Amino acid sequence: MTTSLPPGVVCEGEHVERHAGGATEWLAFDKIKLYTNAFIVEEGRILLGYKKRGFGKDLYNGFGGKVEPEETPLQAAIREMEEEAGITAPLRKCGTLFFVCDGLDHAFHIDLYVANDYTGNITETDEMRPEWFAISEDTPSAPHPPIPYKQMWADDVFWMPMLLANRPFVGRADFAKDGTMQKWWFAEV
Ligand SMILES: Nc1ncnc2c1[nH]c(=O)n2[C@H]1C[C@H](O)[C@@H](COP(=O)(O)OP(=O)(O)OP(=O)(O)O)O1
Repeated sequence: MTTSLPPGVVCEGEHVERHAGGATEWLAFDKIKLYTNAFIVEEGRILLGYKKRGFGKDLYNGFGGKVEPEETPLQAAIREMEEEAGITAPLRKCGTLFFVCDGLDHAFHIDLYVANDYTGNITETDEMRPEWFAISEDTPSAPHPPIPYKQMWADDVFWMPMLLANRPFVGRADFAKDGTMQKWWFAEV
């Protein structure tokens, strides 16, 4: 089903809604900051990082952060992967997400990237502890555990399957002050 895009979501192609729910109104925002989030997917497994400090502490996520003023989002994604996991990867864009958190002064526009290989040695940093997870519980890539959705942002379970299936996606999620996801919308492009 094609529906109108939530405020803040940018989508150049046709889109088909896959998941939507929650409160009736989207939260308002007046400032947007650009972020990246990047993943390595190879041989039935995905590399996630356990966030050791700061925003999203104790959650598993891709590697990423703010886009600096002099950078393109792709340059920022490559830099963040090097800084947070110690590796260089031929990243390609796979999706765009928009998040609003009640009480924060800005909304998050996040470009998502994926690569199927990398160079360098995966390294734990002060910020992130990289760990491999099996993509499918049916064909586990022993010795890796399944993707830990219960220890990830609540929105991830909606778009991660599209990332893993190589299907471009867009979406938005709004979070209450206590961190619960209060409204969401995700579509395949
Ligand atoms: N809701 C949700 N789901 C999935 N991923 C995310 C969110 N909210 C988010 O912020 N993120 C992602 C986007 C980024 O990849 C990280 C946040 O980056 P972080 O490194 O914590 O940000 P900063 O510390 O401000 O940036 P740098 O200093 O690293 O540039 O989580």
